[in-house]
Amino acid sequence: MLRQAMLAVSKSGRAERVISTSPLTRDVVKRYVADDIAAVITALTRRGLLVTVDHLGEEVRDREQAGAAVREYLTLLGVLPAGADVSVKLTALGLRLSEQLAFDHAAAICRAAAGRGVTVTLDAEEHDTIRGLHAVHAALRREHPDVGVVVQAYLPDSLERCEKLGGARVRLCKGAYTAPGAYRSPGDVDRSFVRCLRVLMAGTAYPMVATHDPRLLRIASTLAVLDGRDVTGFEYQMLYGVRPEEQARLAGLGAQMRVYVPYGDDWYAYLMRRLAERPRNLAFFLRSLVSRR
Ligand SMILES: Cc1cc2nc3c(=O)[nH]c(=O)nc-3n(C[C@H](O)[C@H](O)[C@H](O)COP(=O)(O)OP(=O)(O)OC[C@H]3O[C@@H](n4cnc5c(N)ncnc54)[C@H](O)[C@@H]3O)c2cc1C
Repeated sequence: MLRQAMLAVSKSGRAERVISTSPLTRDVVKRYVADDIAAVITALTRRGLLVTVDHLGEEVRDREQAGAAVREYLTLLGVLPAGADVSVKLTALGLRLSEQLAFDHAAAICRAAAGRGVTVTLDAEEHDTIRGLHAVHAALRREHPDVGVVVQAYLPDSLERCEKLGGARVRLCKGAYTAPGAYRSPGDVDRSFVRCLRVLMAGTAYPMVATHDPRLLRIASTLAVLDGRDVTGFEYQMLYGVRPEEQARLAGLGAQMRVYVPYGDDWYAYLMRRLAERPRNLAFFLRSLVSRR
């Protein structure tokens, strides 16, 4: 219930105006969103963590905004070390306007990224963009076989998706939105996550295990051993600001641990999705607002 309410708030322009203009939210935003992206990347890299960087923004309404998002990614590539990844939302590149436009923009980013030894991963968004996401991903893979894509375990066809993604870089996550027909109970989502993980680990894909869930992390590491994958055969991914000690612990054990680092002014919808995931985060957010008064 609370999750649904928070996701509704994430789409409310009125709530966005109130929350994003309040100076009291700044500290909370800083916890989940990099304020100085170059400094954050340097600090994480020094601690042996890999990064995937997301320029915040989604659902652009015109070609000018979509073009601006591409230019931002091209600038970002200038500060990324080789081995980094960029996470891209196709709706920020114009998917709602035209699939071809989103493809052309994503292809431009992939070309520039390849020149810098950086990979690109396409985030998964609202359910009505998933067909377009996989169409663009399949088309991009012809020129850029290492372009990654996200599968959301809450979608009942996620297992089928994983089966079709042999050889691809696949980030598996639970899913941060809502979708008609999606698994809703945490148990169903977790079971779907594990079914997908089994297929990815046993197959030819490169699994990117995106979760903070201790049980799923243990299952992932066990499956990797059973399927004969060494530490270079898969990676863990977690969000900037979430379980940083666990991120450091896994990196310290020699695992590939990649941190998803968002930056930019358009943080509102991203932050609301993080608060929706964890009531304790919401309590932290509300407390920080109250304590500054
Ligand atoms: C790298 C990355 C990329 C992602 N990309 C996408 C995407 O493209 N599309 C999409 O829809 N979603 C994406 N997500 C979000 C994802 O779908 C989930 O909404 C989000 O990760 C929360 O799910 P969870 O697996 O961490 O488990 P949850 O069900 O949120 O949490 C499970 C358990 O993890 C632990 N935990 C979680 N958060 C914390 C915390 N803050 N502190 C301490 N323990 C905690 C707790 O033990 C908790 O019970 C991404 C997530 C990650 C990590």
